[in-house]
Amino acid sequence: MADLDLKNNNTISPVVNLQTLPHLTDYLQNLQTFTNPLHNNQFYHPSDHGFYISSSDVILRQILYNLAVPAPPQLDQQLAYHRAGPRQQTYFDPSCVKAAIVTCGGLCPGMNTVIRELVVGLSELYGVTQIFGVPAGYRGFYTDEHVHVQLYPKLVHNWHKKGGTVLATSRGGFNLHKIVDAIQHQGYNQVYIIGGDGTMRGAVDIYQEVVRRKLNISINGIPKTVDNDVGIIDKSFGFQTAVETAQQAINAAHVEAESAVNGIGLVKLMGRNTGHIALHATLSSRDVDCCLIPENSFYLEGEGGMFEFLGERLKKNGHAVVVVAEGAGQELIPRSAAQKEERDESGNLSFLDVGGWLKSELKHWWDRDHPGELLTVKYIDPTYMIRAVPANATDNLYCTLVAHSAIHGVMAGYTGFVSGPVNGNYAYIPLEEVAQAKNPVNTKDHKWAWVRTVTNQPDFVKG
Ligand SMILES: Nc1ncnc2c1ncn2[C@@H]1O[C@H](COP(=O)(O)OP(=O)(O)OP(=O)(O)O)[C@@H](O)[C@H]1O
Ligand SMILES: O=P(O)(O)OC[C@H]1O[C@](O)(CO)[C@@H](O)[C@@H]1O
Ligand SMILES: [Mg+2]
Repeated sequence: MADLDLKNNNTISPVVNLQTLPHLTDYLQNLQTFTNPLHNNQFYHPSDHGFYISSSDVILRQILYNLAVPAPPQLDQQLAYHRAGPRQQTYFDPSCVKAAIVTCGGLCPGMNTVIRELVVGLSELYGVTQIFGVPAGYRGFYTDEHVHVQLYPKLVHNWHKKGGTVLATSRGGFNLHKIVDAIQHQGYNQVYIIGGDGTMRGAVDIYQEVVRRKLNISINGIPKTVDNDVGIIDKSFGFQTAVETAQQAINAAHVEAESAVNGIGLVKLMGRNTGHIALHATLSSRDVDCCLIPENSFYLEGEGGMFEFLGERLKKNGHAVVVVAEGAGQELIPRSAAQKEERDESGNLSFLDVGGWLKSELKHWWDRDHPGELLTVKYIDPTYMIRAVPANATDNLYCTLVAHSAIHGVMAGYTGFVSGPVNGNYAYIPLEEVAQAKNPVNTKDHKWAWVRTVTNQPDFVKG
């Protein structure tokens, strides 16, 4: 029990504020504990010092300090998370585990790897045999047409090579009581939920309902977001793969622009509320003249605007490349009353095509201000191509570690938590915290300044 005695204890260190991690024993007494089956696993060496992680193993949220500031006051508020990894004692008898895995929201490279590793990890690390895939997102828990599929290592062995999610995903269809009723009815006692910010908010509701019903069911969330818009974790799996794939679109736009008279290559990249993909693709490409993201509003006409800047670039270089995140400039595009209300199944506002709008605005501007002169705008919208690919090597490893971390935490009885990388190490973070944390691009930091150095674009601050 040493592991648990420490779980809410802030006296481990006077400067650490260890985040409370929900545990099944918070509301269920006298749960049986078991020796971790890894103890008898021929491939592991649990007797080695440091193999098992205890509650006193923590990861600090903030790692940068200015030592010139005497006794930094912020140390008093230093947040820490429990470190992920196998615990000496578990709260599940593997032969009694019935695990469910579900994928929700949009696609992201690596979803299949996470599913695969949950199956392989549960099976090979802990000896769990009852593992089920819930098809078609949250609605798949309770709708009759979606049959839950039993998953086993042989079935999933090459899933990490596939883009998408073999389980299928969907938006909307979140019906809390039907979902928890179905979980209870099916006898699931471990539920692994893979999805983005909306999915994590749904997972919090499920967890809270499970606690309200006092069920011996552990709920785990694994953040998936190609937009990288989930906070606290370093980044989401699949993000790097998406950025890498986006490079191909930018390269093509550059080639097209260079090969035309007054050529503009325009690339629209995913990013609903955050411009991380556009930003990272811009930084790695170095061919981009202007990067537009939702966090930094822009304007077209007048001094310091887009048209003035692009006019100068065309004069100087004969071509220009513009990258725009899909959520950028939405406030500039005229919308009909119906378009203002349009939402997807999950309630997310539907965006208008900023790339198509920009292309037409560029043409109008050019014809108006440069009559008779050629302008070529090549618009590339790779949309789903950047997220419907298999994960690259780095993301695949990330998916494995995040899945195995999730399993260790669940087997140790934790619930209502997320496993994810914090400062390069895997941590357990309360689901509620992750569901609320956003991760916008910080346009005040060095990275955004670096984008502006690489592109030379204006800051779009009217002055
Ligand atoms: N606030 C919420 N409370 C409960 N469930 C939610 C909430 N927001 C979204 N959901 C449910 O979560 C699932 C996925 O949500 P959504 O379609 O917004 O994708 P996401 O998880 O945010 O992923 P992404 O945006 O990366 O595609 C849907 O089934 C949706 O109904
Ligand atoms: O067209 P769909 O599948 O609803 O998803 C589009 C959205 O999903 C995301 O890829 C996030 O998963 C956003 O970048 C994009 O706005
Ligand atoms: Mg979302």
